[in-house]
Amino acid sequence: MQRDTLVSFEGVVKSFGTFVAVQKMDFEIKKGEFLAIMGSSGCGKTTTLRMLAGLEAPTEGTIRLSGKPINHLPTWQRDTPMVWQSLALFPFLNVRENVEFALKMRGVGKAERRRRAEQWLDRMQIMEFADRNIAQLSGGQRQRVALARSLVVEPEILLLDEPLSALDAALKVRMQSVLKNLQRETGITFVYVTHSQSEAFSMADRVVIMSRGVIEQIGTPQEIYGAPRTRFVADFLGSSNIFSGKVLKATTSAIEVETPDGPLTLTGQLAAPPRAGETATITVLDTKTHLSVTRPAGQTNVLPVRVIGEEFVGATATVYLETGKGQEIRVQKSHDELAGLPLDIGQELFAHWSPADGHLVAGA
Ligand SMILES: Nc1ncnc2c1ncn2[C@@H]1O[C@H](COP(=O)(O)OP(=O)(O)OP(=O)(O)O)[C@@H](O)[C@H]1O
Repeated sequence: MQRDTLVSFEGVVKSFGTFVAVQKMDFEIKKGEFLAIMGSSGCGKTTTLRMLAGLEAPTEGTIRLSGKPINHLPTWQRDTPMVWQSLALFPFLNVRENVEFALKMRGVGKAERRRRAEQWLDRMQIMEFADRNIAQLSGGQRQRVALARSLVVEPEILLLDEPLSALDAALKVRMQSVLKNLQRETGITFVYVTHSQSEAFSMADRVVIMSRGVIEQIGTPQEIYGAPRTRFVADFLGSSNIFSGKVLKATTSAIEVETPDGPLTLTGQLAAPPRAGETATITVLDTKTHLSVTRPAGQTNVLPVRVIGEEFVGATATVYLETGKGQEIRVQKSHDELAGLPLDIGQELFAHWSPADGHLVAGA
């Protein structure tokens, strides 16, 4: 275990009867980091968080907090408060009383409780609602109360399970920056479960991507986005074009793969290249895939494609294309970069990318 490790999962398994929700999980959470756990519905995100909160006990393996096993430590003896989407604020207490509640439970005196609660009400900009009932608050205001209520005890780690999913898009973005700033300023370790790639990638220092109870990849947003480790991750993020085929040639610096649309080449440092004849999958980011009207001369990785649609997302557009063999290709560019290209449905173009921009994923 490293010196800056706050939490470690060592061979952790969680089964419900015969169903294995989390399979042999090994990973560490560093002190003071913002870690997001993401993956599709049912992949085991919440179960992982609940084990850390003490709401579920692992079936196998050990969870340590600051080096000490906590598998069987009850929730109230851990320093791991949790914030949910449903918030679980007490409707019969006003805002101030909600924030003071955990301090009261810990036997903190009245004057000190009030002082500390007001500090957090102020920090979360909800002081003006201190005497209001919870029912009289908006979703965003409730979210701030829930955060203040968890943070007032100054925990070492805060667990957040989809805390923003009930908010509208604009408020979500605002709360993301509130959360990120709060985490930076307090240095409290945040573990944040979400479905949302934009939430995870905009706030987290590192992201864990799960599928069916297994960790597919852990890394910084840049690492995962630029080099998805598995086909699942590339598919899940949806920002890469993905090609599979039989390996024709492979060395530690280049491979050539025969796909239904013809051979594709990839160059780079390949620690463990696949063997000729094996199936390999290569990905290339949609931002690194280019389009031209005429076939670019002297280039590899050129595919004739047809436009099937276009989508505008703020400052960029995504062009959807298809090869003769039905392989979908996406190209993401700024409007300026696409200006001048004919993009009517059915238009024939050439998609191309540099062999150095391709990436080999693990497994087929
Ligand atoms: N108490 C339980 N008993 C039986 N099965 C459970 C229980 N809790 C969770 N599961 C199952 O374990 C799997 C993982 O559940 P979990 O809630 O961790 O998923 P998740 O990734 O958080 O999903 P979502 O994003 O939909 O909340 C699911 O298939 C779920 O049905």
